[in-house]
Amino acid sequence: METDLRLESSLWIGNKRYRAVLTGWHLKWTEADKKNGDKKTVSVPVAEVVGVENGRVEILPQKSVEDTDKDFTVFYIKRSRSRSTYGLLWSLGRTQFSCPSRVLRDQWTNHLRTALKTHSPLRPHRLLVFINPFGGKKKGREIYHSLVAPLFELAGISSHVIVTERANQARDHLLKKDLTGFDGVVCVGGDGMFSEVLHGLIGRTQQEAGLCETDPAVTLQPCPLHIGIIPAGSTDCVCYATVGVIDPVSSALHIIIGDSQPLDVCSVHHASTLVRYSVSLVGYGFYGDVLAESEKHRWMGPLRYDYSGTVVYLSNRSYAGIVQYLPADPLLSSPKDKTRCLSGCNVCSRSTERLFPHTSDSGSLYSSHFSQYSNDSEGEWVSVEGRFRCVSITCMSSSCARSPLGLSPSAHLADGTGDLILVWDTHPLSFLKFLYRHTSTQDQFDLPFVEVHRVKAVRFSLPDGREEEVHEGIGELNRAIEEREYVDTVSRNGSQQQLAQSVVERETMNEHKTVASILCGLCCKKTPAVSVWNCDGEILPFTEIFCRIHGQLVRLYARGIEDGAAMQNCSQESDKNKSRCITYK
Ligand SMILES: Nc1ncnc2c1ncn2[C@@H]1O[C@H](COP(=O)(O)OP(=O)(O)OP(=O)(O)O)[C@@H](O)[C@H]1O
Ligand SMILES: CCCCCCCCCCCCC/C=C/[C@@H](O)[C@H](CO)NC(=O)CCCCC
Ligand SMILES: [Ca+2]
Repeated sequence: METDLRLESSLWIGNKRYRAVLTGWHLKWTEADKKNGDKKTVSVPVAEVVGVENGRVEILPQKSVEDTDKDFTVFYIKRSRSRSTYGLLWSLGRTQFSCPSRVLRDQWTNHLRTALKTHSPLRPHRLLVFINPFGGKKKGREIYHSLVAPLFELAGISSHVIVTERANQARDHLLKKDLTGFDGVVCVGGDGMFSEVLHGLIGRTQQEAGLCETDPAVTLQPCPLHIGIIPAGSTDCVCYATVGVIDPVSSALHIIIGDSQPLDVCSVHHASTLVRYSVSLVGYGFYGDVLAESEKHRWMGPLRYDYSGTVVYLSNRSYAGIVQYLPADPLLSSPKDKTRCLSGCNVCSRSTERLFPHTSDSGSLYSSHFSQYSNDSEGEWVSVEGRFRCVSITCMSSSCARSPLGLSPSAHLADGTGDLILVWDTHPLSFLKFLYRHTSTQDQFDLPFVEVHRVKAVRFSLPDGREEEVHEGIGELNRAIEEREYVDTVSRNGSQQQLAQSVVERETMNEHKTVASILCGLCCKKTPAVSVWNCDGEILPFTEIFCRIHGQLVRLYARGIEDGAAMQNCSQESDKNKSRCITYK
């Protein structure tokens, strides 16, 4: 394979001569006419070549083509360090080569295009794109048309674009419409938009597999279509944790070269109905109250979380609850092992073996998925009860702009487990220390009132099952009315007159109850007995829930966070004497 694709010749970049070599896996060009010492070599893996065009071509910011017959342009992935994040920024590298003859030029473009074909089965050719025009700073359409569409066109990708007119349009489309011919789905928006596509694809895949999502014990079928995220939201936490940067061009390039990053998904059930799926955070207490409070201030945009975070922090609330969890195998990994889930993570690749052991007949690739949840390997449930500041379950680190290392810095994207973080009730200043450590690299788990467990499933319930009570206040009121009614019943044997009296009183009390419940709901002075669940930025309508992690249920066009540090000792344009360049994958 490699031999017949080999091509070597002199090529010119501007007025400098280079020695260029194409093998099956790399395109390299080295400055000729220079002493060995300071030869500049650029080496690009063929897997990272985005496109080859005849002539001298520009793509971004505007497309321009100078069609000559001795020139050709190669577009490829160029990495650079980003100031604010761990991940590496990807941009479109472009080199315009000149040949001595048209024949040689055609030879180069044909060889390069043939080499690209060896990678094309992994690359998408047709994508379904949903744009949320209202997410984040309302720039979704502009971002797609000015930055992403030109790259898709260069890479020969055709896309069907839908600008959504209402919430849940993307989810409904994926549940109902014909999806044949699409290699993947792209959402241009934030976490909420991603969540819509996630729910649509998971629901559709189970429909087509004849599986029932509402059964908490069902083993869900992994989704065949990949999901691409073009970040255009407020938190963009999923994009941040899977790509490492919030940048539309980087995300578009990961989609174009067909990167594939499996992702764990947490299903949330109440009784025996499916409530929602989560990939980032299922949070009760602080994170739930912050989200509930922020819903009243949506007009603030992203700032609503900072304002609400402060208000909720100052309200100093804690909640009683019973948490039961099913620990994952502690020998595989632990939330405190200081590992980081990065591109090529071996904890995740090892769990791929565990989740999808290579069965003999590859046709039933996913049938082995059932083995993962066979009850005998379930293990022992652990139960804890008490008052908590917050209870969080996160399938991934949930790193985002607010918290560079995330809620659980050593969580893994695709290891089939989630991390359960229990923050017991504690002094307000200690809780502030816990929160503050999220904004730096200090260990937020190294506090006496914090415990974290790697789990496969979690159940949350209220002590003595007070599921329906919304606020303590109402509870007391209810009790008063019940007692009153009790008193009434007792007095019922009294005179008719008394009975009539008590009926009138009860009516009044009921009115009070309604009024009080409204007041209490609006701005209850007393701390409410229950909080709400924040599920990837959505508030759940239930308090008692059952969560379960489904390993690698979906795939993203990403490769995990590339370790920027590895980039240190070499750049794409390698420096003197360091011709070797780090290639990922
Ligand atoms: N055309 C639309 N009109 C109104 N709402 C929409 C529309 N399209 C999508 N939505 C809903 O808007 C919500 C927010 O969108 P999105 O997540 O893209 O932005 P965001 O909330 O600002 O970002 P993040 O979720 O990262 O904080 C989503 O839950 C989505 O369901
Ligand atoms: C004194 C300094 C204190 C600073 C507070 C530090 C704590 C930051 C942790 C942030 C973790 C966010 C997890 C991401 C959740 C997203 O799926 C979700 C949807 O976009 N965002 C929120 O619910 C938004 C929820 C935002 C909560 C703050
Ligand atoms: Ca995980």
